Amino acid sequence: MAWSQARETARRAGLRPLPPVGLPLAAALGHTLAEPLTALTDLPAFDTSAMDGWAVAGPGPWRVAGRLLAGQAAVAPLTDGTAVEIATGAQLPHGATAVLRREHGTTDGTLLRDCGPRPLTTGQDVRPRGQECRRGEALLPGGTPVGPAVLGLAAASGHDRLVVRRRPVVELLVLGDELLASGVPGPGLVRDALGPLLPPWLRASGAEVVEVRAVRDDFGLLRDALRHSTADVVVTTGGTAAGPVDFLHRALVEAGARLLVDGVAIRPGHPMLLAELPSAELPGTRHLVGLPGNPLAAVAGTVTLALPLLHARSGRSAGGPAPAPAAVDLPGHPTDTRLVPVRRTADGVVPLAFDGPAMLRGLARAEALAVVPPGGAAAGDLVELLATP
Ligand SMILES: Nc1nc2c(c(=O)[nH]1)N[C@H]1C(S)=C(S)[C@@H](COP(=O)(O)OP(=O)(O)OC[C@H]3O[C@@H](n4cnc5c(N)ncnc54)[C@H](O)[C@@H]3O)O[C@H]1N2
Ligand code: MOO
Repeated sequence: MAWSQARETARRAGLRPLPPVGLPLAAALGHTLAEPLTALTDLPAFDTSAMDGWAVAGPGPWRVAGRLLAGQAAVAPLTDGTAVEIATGAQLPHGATAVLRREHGTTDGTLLRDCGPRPLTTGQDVRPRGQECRRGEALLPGGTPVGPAVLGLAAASGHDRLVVRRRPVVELLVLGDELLASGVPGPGLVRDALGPLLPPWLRASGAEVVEVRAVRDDFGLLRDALRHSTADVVVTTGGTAAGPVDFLHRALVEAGARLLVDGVAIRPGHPMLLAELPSAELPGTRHLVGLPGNPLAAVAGTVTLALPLLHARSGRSAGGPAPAPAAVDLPGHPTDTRLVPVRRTADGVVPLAFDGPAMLRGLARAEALAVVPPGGAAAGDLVELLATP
């Protein structure tokens, strides 16, 4: 299957967004808004002083009486020719026409004069009520991922809880007898690189990774792991090819799965696959993403199949493509798309060394994966960039 078709197939497979749930702000981090975030108040909610100084009414000089600090409700209105000392963030009293900054005013007894570089204008250094939004206004659309800035905006606009989608539950099965969970690799043994790499990336992409499990190269163990999993998405690594102990295809058949993608015209990662798993409730709501074992190939499978599926299930709106020019020629595969770790320079993106399917050295320095179409891209051509873990 062509690479773009595989990505689209994964996205479509996930177009059954999970149900909405209401969560306290802190717990909503990493989820996706299930509905637009609307302002529960005007922002600012009151005319606010943007500077420390004096709230003044009409033209100066002004007679100063009293002080207003942030957090105090302004009560007495100002009449022309009067002022009140005011702090940044304090509510402006009725009748105030501007704020004179502390460094622009001189007082002589109780009389305040403007000694600023330019005459004070009406509304100067005032943040008027509703400048940022009006109560009821939609601040963010549904489908927005909840990051720290969204939490801040939600709090600022009056929310204690957010309505988000339940996160897709993911179980990661790491296949391979040769894999070590700790220590220095030795003869015939390699460290599991994907157990550490994938869960934080999948979590950042909206998933709730509930389990990371090493599964030995044993057909029965793999089949039973697939049969008994209740996860929305099972992600496996390794076992996708046709080696003597690559049991994934056979285990999927035995588990009653239906292949949606079985091999993609992409380098690295072409043996990646996507299958629909049987579901007791609604068909089409459980999936398996089979990532190839070579680490960079697994990363290619993640961006091609796992992330589009997880984003769709979380109801996340797909970001548009983010193209950048190639600074140099990016050689292509004759028939397949290539994903190449790149860094940005002033002239465009440059490929990084150590980009072999079994390597992570290029990826760990990369700022993006460039999508190089079959046949390659010439210097100056725009190439699509995908986010790296
Ligand atoms: N005869 C053929 N052999 C292979 C083909 C092919 O077309 N014909 N395709 C190659 C390609 S391309 C890939 S990619 C791999 C995919 O293999 P599997 O998904 O079955 O993965 P394994 O055989 O289990 O492992 C491959 C490789 O990756 C290492 N590995 C596995 N898991 C991890 C991990 N968690 N961390 C680090 N490294 C891991 C494993 O030790 C192997 O070296 O098949 C090719 N073969
Ligand atoms: O597609 Mo494999 O991923 O080249 O190693």
